[in-house]
Amino acid sequence: MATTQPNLYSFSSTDALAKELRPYVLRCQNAALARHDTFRVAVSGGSLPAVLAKALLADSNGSAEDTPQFSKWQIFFADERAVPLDDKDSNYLLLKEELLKKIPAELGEPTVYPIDEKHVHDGNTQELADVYQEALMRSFAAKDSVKLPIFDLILLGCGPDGHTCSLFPGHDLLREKDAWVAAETNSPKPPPKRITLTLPVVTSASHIAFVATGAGKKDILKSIFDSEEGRSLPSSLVNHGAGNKVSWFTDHPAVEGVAFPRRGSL
Ligand SMILES: O=C1O[C@H](COP(=O)(O)O)[C@@H](O)[C@H](O)[C@H]1O
Repeated sequence: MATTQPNLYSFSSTDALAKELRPYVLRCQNAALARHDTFRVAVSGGSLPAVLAKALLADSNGSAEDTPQFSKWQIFFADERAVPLDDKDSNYLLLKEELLKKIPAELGEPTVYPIDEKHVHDGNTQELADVYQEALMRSFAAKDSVKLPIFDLILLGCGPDGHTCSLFPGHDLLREKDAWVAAETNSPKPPPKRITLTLPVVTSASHIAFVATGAGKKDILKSIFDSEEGRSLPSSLVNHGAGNKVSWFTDHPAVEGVAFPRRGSL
């Protein structure tokens, strides 16, 4: 368990949030490029890709620090639904529509790691997870030599039930210690079959950012930040496991009534 607290930021609108998310992501990018010349990031589906696109596709101030170097990005999925890549429920399709296909050529093209559709078609969700884990191992070095992959940044959402990635409240997967990627075959939120990064992978990342907006999130955020009962929610487990490596980007309606101290600026 981390001994430090997560950072909770709140902004007046999604536009204002995106304006601050951009320098945060680019600071993570620049630090990663200085360390190993690659930026390895995992992204979620849901409401995240639209906000991320707003942040990253905004005009640059022209400096190197404020420029996404997409050709050095390796983009993985924090979770993915076991559906074809052109299915409306695919997190890959969502990211492609919101961000990937809108990236101007001069910013370069990221390397994207979608799931292997073959195992969607044969219905084997465990195999889908195993094959995705192998892709991670190839990128992060052999699993024997690396106990856990260390993403430079993981971008998460938080569902109204407190789920994050495809880690749902009360599920056995929350106790997974060894696998990097796990299969969920009975998700309470459709579609039922999914794969997800596991908690140890999420909390090992160098930086973890949640994006949660709208009044529909205020009850769960109060539970996560202010209550004892909320401590076992998947999103809370990320907070407790990773402490101040975690930053929450919210808007005012999402944190209305939350007592946990907010930070004014990054
Ligand atoms: O099902 C999912 O939901 C979560 C939360 O989505 P949001 O729309 O409430 O932000 C998302 O982070 C995850 O990637 C997705 O598969």
